Amino acid sequence: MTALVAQHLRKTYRRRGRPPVVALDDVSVSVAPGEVVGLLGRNGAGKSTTVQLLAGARAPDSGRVRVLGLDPRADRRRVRGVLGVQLQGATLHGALTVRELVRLYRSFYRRGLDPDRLVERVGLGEARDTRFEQLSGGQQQRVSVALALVGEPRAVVLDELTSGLDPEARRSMWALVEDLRADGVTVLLVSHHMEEVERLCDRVTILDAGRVVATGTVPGLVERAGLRPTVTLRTDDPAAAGVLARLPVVGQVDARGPRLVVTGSAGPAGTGPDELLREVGSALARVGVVATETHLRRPGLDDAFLALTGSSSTLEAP
Ligand SMILES: Nc1ncnc2c1ncn2[C@@H]1O[C@H](COP(=O)(O)OP(=O)(O)OP(=O)(O)O)[C@@H](O)[C@H]1O
Repeated sequence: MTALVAQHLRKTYRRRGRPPVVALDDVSVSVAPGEVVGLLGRNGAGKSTTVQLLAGARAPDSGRVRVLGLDPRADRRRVRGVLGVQLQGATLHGALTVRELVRLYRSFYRRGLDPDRLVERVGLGEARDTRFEQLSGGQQQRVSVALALVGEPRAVVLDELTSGLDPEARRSMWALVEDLRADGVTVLLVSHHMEEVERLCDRVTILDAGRVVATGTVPGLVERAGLRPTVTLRTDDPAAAGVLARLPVVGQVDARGPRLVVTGSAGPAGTGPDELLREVGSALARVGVVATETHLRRPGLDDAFLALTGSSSTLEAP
């Protein structure tokens, strides 16, 4: 059984006096039990709408949603017991302290985590007696993560887990997701942060303007986008370009001033970055060419994202 399933979702927002907005047009996303899947897209791509449909907060116009086999709208209570949802900019009871909020949410579940330990775990130990409304944005964000986890859910949706967090807090949230994975919790991670998704997710679904443009592992997306690694090096030897261009692992050699940019070959599997670097190094060594300032560039998720969604606009921060 797939833990989180969204199949062929369509969602239109109707607005008085203005044309309707098609937020999702045939969107399918799935997360297997224990898997960590990233949902990536620009502002307005449809990520939050997908999350709201998975959580049962809204109904799709058409399509099917299942959370551990349950319909989040028909089985709302049971879904609440197994799915933790951390929403962007959640508004909570501001007069309650961190500890009070986490204890209150813990009381909604039959079983769950120890509230005080969880408060420590999300880095709010020192702020535990501070009212929610007096916390910084990043601290409020961490409260919303704690509330999503306190019922020890089997699946969690984290919407912009680390936006607004400083680098240290961000790393501790990443460690938290790694702990969830180790415990076999299913995670859908909505994010704008490429490094975060690349580091934490087994697979990624890319949304663009309400449609899924690609789903796969990061190497799979890089390959689908036709991206290849490059080695840039500096050499004065005029023979170098010809030697490198004859290598089967090399697709192209471009001279840029005193530097050569060597691109891996295409083909079904393509040339891996490490293979390219190794082959370039040994070919030059064989003919006695001296190269300096060698730099390997591995195409990553950010390159794949831009290639698959069109590079005309950049990925905006929320
Ligand atoms: N309540 C609403 N009423 C009308 N239109 C909406 C509503 N909520 C979202 N939209 C529109 O639906 C589209 C998808 O929005 P959604 O919030 O799902 O995107 P998102 O990928 O989560 O964006 P962001 O990264 O900015 O949070 C956008 O065009 C947005 O303007």
